[in-house]
Amino acid sequence: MISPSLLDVVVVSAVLVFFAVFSDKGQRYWRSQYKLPPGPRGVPVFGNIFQVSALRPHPQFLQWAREYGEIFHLRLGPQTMIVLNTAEAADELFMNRSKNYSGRSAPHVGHDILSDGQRIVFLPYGKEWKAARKSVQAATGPGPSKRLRHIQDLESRTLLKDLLDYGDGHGRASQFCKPTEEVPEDHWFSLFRRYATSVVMMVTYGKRAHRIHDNPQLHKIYEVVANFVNVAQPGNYLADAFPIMRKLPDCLAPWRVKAREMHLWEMELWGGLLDEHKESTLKNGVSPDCYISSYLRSREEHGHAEATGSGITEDGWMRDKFLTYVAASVLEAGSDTTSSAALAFVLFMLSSPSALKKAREEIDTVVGDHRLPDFDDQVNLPYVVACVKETLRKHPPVPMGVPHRSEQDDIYKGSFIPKGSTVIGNVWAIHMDPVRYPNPTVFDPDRFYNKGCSTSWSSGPDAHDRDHYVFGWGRRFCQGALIAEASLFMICARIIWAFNFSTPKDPDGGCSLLPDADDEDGTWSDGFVRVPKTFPVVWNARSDSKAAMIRKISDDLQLEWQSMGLEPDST
Ligand code: HEM
Repeated sequence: MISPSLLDVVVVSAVLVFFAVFSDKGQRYWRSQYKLPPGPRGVPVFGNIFQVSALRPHPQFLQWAREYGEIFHLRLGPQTMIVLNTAEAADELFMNRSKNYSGRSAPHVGHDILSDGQRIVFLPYGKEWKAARKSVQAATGPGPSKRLRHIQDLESRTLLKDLLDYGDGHGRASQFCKPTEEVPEDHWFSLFRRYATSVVMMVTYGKRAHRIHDNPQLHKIYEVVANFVNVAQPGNYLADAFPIMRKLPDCLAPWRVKAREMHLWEMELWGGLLDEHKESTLKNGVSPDCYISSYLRSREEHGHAEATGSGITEDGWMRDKFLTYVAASVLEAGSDTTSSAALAFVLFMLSSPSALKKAREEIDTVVGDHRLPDFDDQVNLPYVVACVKETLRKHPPVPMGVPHRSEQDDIYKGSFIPKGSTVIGNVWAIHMDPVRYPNPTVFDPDRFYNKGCSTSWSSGPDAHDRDHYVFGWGRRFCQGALIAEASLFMICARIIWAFNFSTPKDPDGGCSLLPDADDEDGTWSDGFVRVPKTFPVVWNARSDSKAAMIRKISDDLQLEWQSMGLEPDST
């Protein structure tokens, strides 16, 4: 639950009793309340703020969805939050009425202060967002994502070799560490994280995350993401809910001072990456083929060789700090989410031996023993694709989505949605809808599998024939969905082809260390990106010949990396 300090409560109570009762906003709010969708009763002034777990809201939101139906409302102080619990409601508002619902309700502390207002994921719907979105699309749209498959192929070969070397985790203290959200460098989780970050690092800066050890940038990306998703969780700070608190001087607003420090800490990483890129381009006389290079080149051609500062120039070019943060958003958006989904896949496969057996039989029939699965095999591996989709359905990495905002008053099926409301597409509740997904708590890839037919991804944004909602909706739909799906297919098909993976027994007690995938508290992290906590796995090649093939491929790979001007793998 949100735990404000005594000082917060006193200051907020004093100012808000006045605010809620006398201000225009307050009057408009109370006047319109009778038309709002149903919702749980709150307390005066603070509303439902104390009923919502800031870091783990989705179980409570599911309960309310069951109680109130497809739409309910909450009050977080003076802010109205509208929660959409069915695909029909979310599609209608975010897709059909996207003009009104494509803004963001950005958390004040997480966006305005920590991110200095520059993270694309929380930008309001306006010209800065449009400039950023267009630039990212040029690097992640259908054409560029297809070209990136070559890198995903090579990086996943590195992952196989890393897992082979990891083996039973012998000699690694972290293999049997207690479940934790902080991933030790020598834990097998790090191998998947390296893969995910290296792919998006290639997209943004044209360089690899080629090693795990002695790679402070790689680890800091995950630290920054972990910090950001905690700070930005809706309702985490009273100053997010109560705009009036933003007027307090620094001495009464310690959260602001702290968030400014965090911003400087983040900028050491994000600004450092841009500076490093510019320096190496200057030194080598060539720049790698990537998002940042092509953006800087175009910007220079349009007369902005230098554009320091935040935001955009008068003619719409992103200045350095904004550019840095847009690249950072791609690094963040593509690292934790993709690795989290891949790790969840391993957990679900271990928890469902019959699904793993079926996926393995499919791969063995289609691919055989003498080559790795490839992208071209996807059409013939519908069950593997169904397993990935079911992982995303059962474990949406962002279970409450990213909140949208209503720009104007609106009515949905007789319920009033006031202008300025935070509007949440409750992915968790939609994915647990027993009508859409019978037995929703069961991991059942067969729900997406049609024997003999290839399984399409059907992940949106088109509302028709949509199978899950992990990538959001409408104009704010995830820009990395194609890249994420390609990565997940490649990783998942190849690890099943290559390894017998299993959970070791507890060396002390002898019992299984397989976590319970349904244990929300014990198995999954807090924060708006939900990641499995660490658990031990033994990675054994399925045969000596497969092990030999992985080693041979890895040796050849090093030459390929070098011929591309990229760092070879390193321990
Ligand atoms: C399994 C992996 C991923 C998941 C679950 C995921 C999920 C999401 C979600 C829920 C949103 C917000 C959508 C909305 O507001 O309705 C989003 C936005 C975004 N994602 Fe992803 N994402 C993933 C991978 C990626 C990757 C690999 C990239 C980049 C290569 C990426 C780039 C972005 C960007 C740039 C946005 C911001 C869009 C905007 O606000 O306009 N994502 N993602």
